[in-house]
Amino acid sequence: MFAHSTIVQMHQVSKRFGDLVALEDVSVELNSGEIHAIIGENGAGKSTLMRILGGHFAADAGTLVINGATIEIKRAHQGYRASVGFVEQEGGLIDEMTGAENLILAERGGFWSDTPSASKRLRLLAETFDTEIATDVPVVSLAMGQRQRLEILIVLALGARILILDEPTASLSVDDAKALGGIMREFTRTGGAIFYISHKLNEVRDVADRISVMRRGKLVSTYAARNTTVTALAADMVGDVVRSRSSSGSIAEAAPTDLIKVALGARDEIAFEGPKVEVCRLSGVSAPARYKSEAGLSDVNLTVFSGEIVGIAGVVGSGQTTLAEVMAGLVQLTSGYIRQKNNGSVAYIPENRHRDALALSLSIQDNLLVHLQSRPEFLRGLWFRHANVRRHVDGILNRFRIRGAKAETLVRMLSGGNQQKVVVGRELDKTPSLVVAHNPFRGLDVRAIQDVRDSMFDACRAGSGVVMISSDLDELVQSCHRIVVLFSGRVVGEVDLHKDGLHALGGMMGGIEYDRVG
Ligand SMILES: Nc1ncnc2c1ncn2[C@@H]1O[C@H](COP(=O)(O)OP(=O)(O)OP(=O)(O)O)[C@@H](O)[C@H]1O
Repeated sequence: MFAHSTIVQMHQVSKRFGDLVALEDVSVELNSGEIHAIIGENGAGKSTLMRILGGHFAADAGTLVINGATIEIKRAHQGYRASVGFVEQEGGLIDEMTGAENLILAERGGFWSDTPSASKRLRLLAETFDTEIATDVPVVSLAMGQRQRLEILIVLALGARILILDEPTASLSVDDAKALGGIMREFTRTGGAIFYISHKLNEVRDVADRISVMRRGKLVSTYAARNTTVTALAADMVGDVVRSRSSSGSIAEAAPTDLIKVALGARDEIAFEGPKVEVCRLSGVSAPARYKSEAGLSDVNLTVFSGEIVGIAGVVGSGQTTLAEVMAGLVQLTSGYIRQKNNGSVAYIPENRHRDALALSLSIQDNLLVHLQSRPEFLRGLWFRHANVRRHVDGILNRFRIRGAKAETLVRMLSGGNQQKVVVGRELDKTPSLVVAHNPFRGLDVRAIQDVRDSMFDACRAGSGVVMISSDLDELVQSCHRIVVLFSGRVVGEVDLHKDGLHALGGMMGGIEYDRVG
């Protein structure tokens, strides 16, 4: 048995990016055998703090002690990376390489490649943690949960005793989240320690020993998890008085209770007054999957009406990504047809924002203007109307509270949550007839979830139909009117949240067909 001791001490750490104060005098500790959760709004500074600990960024001031040794914090440092394993939100593995090759690359820069032995080391480690991983196939072919477990095992194989997990369950199925929980328990049981970044307040209460809350670059509170409540955490996160957007679009003061309700997962939905018209119909649609771990569609019938939010549930890989891409017009059908209202426009918020929605090395303005550049208000002859473009971009930055960013800021400089807001802001601005949103709240804090949900509701009120796909059933129950369940690429049933109970959802997600659940 190991003795609990403090293995990380970060004291009065500060960091600026130009004018933006990302961290101000932040002090935090981590003990061996402990899971310490860091929560806070988008842009609060969580990832920056962790990147300093991981040696990716230099701090401007402060001290860092790891295992009793003082580390030069004002220099980005490779030296102690081996003891700190950082598994970032978007993943750090090379897609085209296998798990074993990724390990060799991280360990020796790719030299002295001995793939069978790297593969064996990873398999042995997987056994220790009672999990299974494929070490010899390209990472791109692995499902999200497997890929994440592989990345964790690689950093452990490199010798990490301090693990940083940035939003580890954001796109995991329930089973994958359980498997991750098993690895974390075994790792901390043997003295390893984890910093755990998350926006899910209930989840951090369940998994963490201590929880620290950050707001606008400062650490505002630290609690023993068993001595706090989700409401207290949400209140610390959002502050005493918050600014929220009224339905007219103006900024108004609002009580934090609205946001706390969002944090607690209260149900909220719109009542659409307008005529119920069909905005999109899929008839007998079959289509191939574009990814290995994903099912293609088989004879799918689905109609979406104006003013409704249709949730799509199912275990990860049941065809949700194929469905989203089919509706966004990215996949050729093998049979069936899709009919859309007046050839109306589709807003598409994809699951993988880096791959499918953003040009990371371009500015926010360039990313927001894609598809809009020829709008008459932005173009006069061959010339851009810069003042109008700027007003439009600033409007979205303001509406979605993208903190500290300007139109010319490169998208790769933004926090994960703020990148997601750029995608949502661009897509919902099109006045679409159909919105296809795949995990739209991924990486978002409560305030941003409320903003995005309000924007989806506004789109519905204006007559759009919304299809919302999520691996998180609670998220679907919170805002959808009905939930359609996919299994192995087929629609196996539907639940109307006004009339039906949720009891049959579990069975349907396992493939048991229901016409209608009473
Ligand atoms: N390399 C960088 N250059 C410039 N600004 C940056 C850089 N990295 C982060 N920032 C800014 O620092 C602030 C803190 O970002 P950080 O990624 O630490 O937030 P976060 O709390 O992890 O947010 P999220 O929950 O959205 O991931 C943000 O305003 C972000 O835009």
